[in-house]
Amino acid sequence: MRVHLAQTISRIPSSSITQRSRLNPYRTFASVSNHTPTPNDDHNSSTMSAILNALNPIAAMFTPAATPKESRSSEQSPPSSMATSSTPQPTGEQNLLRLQKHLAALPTSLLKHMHLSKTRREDPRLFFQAMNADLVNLAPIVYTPTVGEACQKYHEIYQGPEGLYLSIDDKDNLHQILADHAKTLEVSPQIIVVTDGSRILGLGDLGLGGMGISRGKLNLYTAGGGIDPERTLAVVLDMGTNNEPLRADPLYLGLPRPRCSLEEATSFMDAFMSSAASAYPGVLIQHEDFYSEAAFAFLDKYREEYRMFNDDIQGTGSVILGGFIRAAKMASDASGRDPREHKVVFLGGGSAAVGVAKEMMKFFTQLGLSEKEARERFWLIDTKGLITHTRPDVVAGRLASHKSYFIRNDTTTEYPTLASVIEHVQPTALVGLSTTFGAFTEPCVRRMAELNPSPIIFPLSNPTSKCELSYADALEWTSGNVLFASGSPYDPIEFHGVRREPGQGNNFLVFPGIGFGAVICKAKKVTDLMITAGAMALSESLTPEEKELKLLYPRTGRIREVSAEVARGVVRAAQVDGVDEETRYRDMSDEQLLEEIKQAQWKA
Ligand SMILES: O=C([O-])CC(=O)C(=O)O
Ligand SMILES: [Mg+2]
Repeated sequence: MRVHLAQTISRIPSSSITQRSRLNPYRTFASVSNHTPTPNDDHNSSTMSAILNALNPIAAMFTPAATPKESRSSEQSPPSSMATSSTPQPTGEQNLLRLQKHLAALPTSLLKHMHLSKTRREDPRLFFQAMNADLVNLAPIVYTPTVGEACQKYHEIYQGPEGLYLSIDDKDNLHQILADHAKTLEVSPQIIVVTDGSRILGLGDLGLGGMGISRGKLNLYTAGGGIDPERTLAVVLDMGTNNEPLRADPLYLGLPRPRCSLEEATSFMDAFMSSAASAYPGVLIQHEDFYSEAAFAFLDKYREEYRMFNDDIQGTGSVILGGFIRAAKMASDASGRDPREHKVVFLGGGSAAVGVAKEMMKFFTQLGLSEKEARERFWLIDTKGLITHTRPDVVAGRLASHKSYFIRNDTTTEYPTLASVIEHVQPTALVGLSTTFGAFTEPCVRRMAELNPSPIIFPLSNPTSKCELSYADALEWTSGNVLFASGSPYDPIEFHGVRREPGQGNNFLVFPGIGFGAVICKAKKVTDLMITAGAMALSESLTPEEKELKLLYPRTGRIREVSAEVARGVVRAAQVDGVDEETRYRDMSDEQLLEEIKQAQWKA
């Protein structure tokens, strides 16, 4: 039987928030996971309202935004003694306006983030209406960069459960825990984002605070990709933390002990992957912010067996390939050089750097280079300098295995600094995934501008506090010639009388489309071609106006349309690879398929 896509994606009638609230999985966690944080009285003394009041007198004006009568859950209804015929019945529009007013009055991004989280837990529809009304300004608050600070302070700002908190101590019961949780849901999740909190953005090990990033990604899945929020599930796997100050903090909500070994983590992941796949049939599992070694190990281990992908390795790879395709063409047009001669220097040797470099190789192989030739277009610098075959740690066999693919064999000299590598390589492109603020120094950037009429410079580390180069400095030090994309957002700048818009090469431009595409065509697995197709679709998704302005990426405000185009590319690639278990899209024209996807996107 042909099930209409719109029905499979969004089964909740759009008018029924009452049902939504009753179904809200977040209300049921405590009963299914004995690890759901249960702060004691001391903890509670510093929850949202206390912090708000302490930090900010404006906060005192807050009472939760009232929900419209028809959308009030039974828990939220005022006691009948208070409900008189003159009890105010604000409209949805009034509630949205009130929320916007409250947000505008709050002085910091973190307070806005907290207020939005609270709103999402109480009234998801209102939250997503606000998101979609002003995505450009709210994405940086709900997501990167503010979500980084929210993860760092998760234990201080905790307001209640936002997903599943699973402890390694429950490993042997995991199957039962997830099966029980699934029984409480009317609709099964389509997308899980799971982290172990071991490497949150560029901020290191934040333990259970990693829940913030799982939630933040899923908010973008809904606002940007159109996944029904009821069908998303945020998960943090608590395996301890190596963050000592966090462990010692009396408010910390996770296991206050050192992180377990990779071996133990793998056995917990095995249990999680198999339990989740059986409890939530058809779910796509996005791995997020695992430390590099674990990230590669888990991707290798699970990618053939499960519908999963790693956002940092593959999502970031895809988004940067998409932007590089455009930047490389513009740079070659300016220099007159053959695009196959681009030379790319990477600062950083973690999972994202290696994932991005491997994905960017497709640019060169598509132009006819062999794999070996394509690999030779890349120079990776980690904390010890350029990775070469004669470097002492490499000779001693101590180089992390994921980096070994990019060892340079063509030099025996050591190049310990970025400046020395720039002199040696004379690159056309500089990519930063080092998590080192300001690492693209003025001399380095000026040298790039001397070497290239249009230098490609992508400082990608997140959040902004870890970014290698600001947009203002990039423009200034290259006399405005830079082809720029950063991971965290920068505002447009008036430069010599011209408004210049930076690119944001953040994986949120592709992960919602990759996930959505994989789910609707029921891909058996997420193949390399599906990831590359996401990049291609992204690079082609710019409007004529965006192209005219020479933007590298579509504007954030168009993320829903862009996600639909990415999803279409992903479905087509799944078909080419023959992994689409739902085959009915095969007969559709590209236009029909895009329309079908847009129709299926959930709307608040
Ligand atoms: O979350 C983001 O903004 C991008 C990302 O995956 C990371 O930095 O790990
Ligand atoms: Mg990430």
